[in-house]
Amino acid sequence: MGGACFPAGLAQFPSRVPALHPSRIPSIPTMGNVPSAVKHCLSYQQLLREHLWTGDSVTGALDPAQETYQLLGLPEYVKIVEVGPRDGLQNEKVIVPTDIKIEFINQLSQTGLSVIEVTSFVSSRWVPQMADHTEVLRGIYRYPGVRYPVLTPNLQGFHRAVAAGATEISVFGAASESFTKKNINCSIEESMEKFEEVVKSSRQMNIPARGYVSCALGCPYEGNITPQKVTEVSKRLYGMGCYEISLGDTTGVGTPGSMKRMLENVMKEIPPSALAVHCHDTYGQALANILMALQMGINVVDSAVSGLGGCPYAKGASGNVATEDLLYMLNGLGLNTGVDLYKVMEAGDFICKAVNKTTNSKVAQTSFSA
Ligand SMILES: CC(C)(COP(=O)([O-])OP(=O)([O-])OC[C@H]1O[C@@H](n2cnc3c(N)ncnc32)[C@H](O)[C@@H]1OP(=O)([O-])[O-])[C@@H](O)C(=O)NCCC(=O)NCCSC(=O)C[C@@](C)(O)CC(=O)[O-]
Repeated sequence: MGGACFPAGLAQFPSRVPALHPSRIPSIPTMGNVPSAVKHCLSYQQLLREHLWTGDSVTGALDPAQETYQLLGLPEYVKIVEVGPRDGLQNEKVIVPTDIKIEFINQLSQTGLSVIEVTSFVSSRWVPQMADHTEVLRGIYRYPGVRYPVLTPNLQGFHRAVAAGATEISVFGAASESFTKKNINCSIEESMEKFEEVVKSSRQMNIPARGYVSCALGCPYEGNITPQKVTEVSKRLYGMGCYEISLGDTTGVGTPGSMKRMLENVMKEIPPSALAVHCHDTYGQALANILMALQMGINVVDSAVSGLGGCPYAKGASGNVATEDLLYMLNGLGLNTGVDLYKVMEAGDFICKAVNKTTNSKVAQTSFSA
């Protein structure tokens, strides 16, 4: 892949690399305040690789990461739901060619990710970028062990998705009346009726359904949203048969405090094992919010490679938390994801070049600027 500053075939990470004792970390000759290793990309990648699994290098413990997750009450395994091809691209003004989308998804499929949300069966008048949903879903190579959900707002979308070969779907509601109206042109109550039909049909066909609740920490039109409203909508979706509820901080306004209050309320009705968080990073709070959710027992996190994304009906919202940055944090905590950070960075580099964008991932920026 052209331009990535590490070779495409760079050896895959082992699932856990033992931490180096600080006394064994080689001293790095510096040029000004820039390590000279940074001048040589591969060396820098090696440096980064060691650092990732070093965890708390101050204590010098042999496997400090393991202790870290136990101390913080974190889950051992975190499932990442990659939403880059859908949420990441849906807001792009220039239509991304279908073959680029397919190549992007195929690359992501080889990173160890187990869930990749590929497209939306919505109206092309509303979201033109997703108009090639059928071609994308039919065109990707389906890797064993990877699931490829798609968004379906109503029965029409569901039937089209099934005809295109969908094996998992998501319905997407919100805890805000105004956002629901802007996003899917109906009230919350009407949306629930449509979702009931979709989820009922999906159950009959043994197609798992996931449910989104947007505006879980605030709405671009109404501002504050109460945790009680988020719980009410989540409970409806869970009750109708959605196996997992993804709580979306659509505009990224949340903080660890509001995340905690919202989750405490939702967890009165839904077990943490059936919840996921979906954090946009508008105010730079996404990783902190995710860490709070993990500490509260959630172990499913949505993210988008390169921090792409945003909802066309949530003006001002920036991209999702970058998958690369999320992985960097989870690796540092010693949490297992099964995902190869380097390969994700390669896929991010590919799509950023294809859509002529600079990555929003701090980890990728640091690595590629070397
Ligand atoms: C939901 C609709 C379709 C309702 O749109 P509508 O205009 O109310 O639909 P309608 O039932 O009145 O039908 C009007 C026309 O739309 C067609 N239509 C009806 N349904 C479909 C369909 N499924 N696919 C294709 N076409 C459809 C239908 O056939 C008809 O066509 P016509 O007869 O005029 O030629 C529309 O509002 C829509 O497509 N909205 C797009 C919503 C969207 O994709 N938003 C972004 C995703 S949500 C998100 O990003 C947030 C999330 C999930 O990431 C979490 C977070 O961050 O918070």
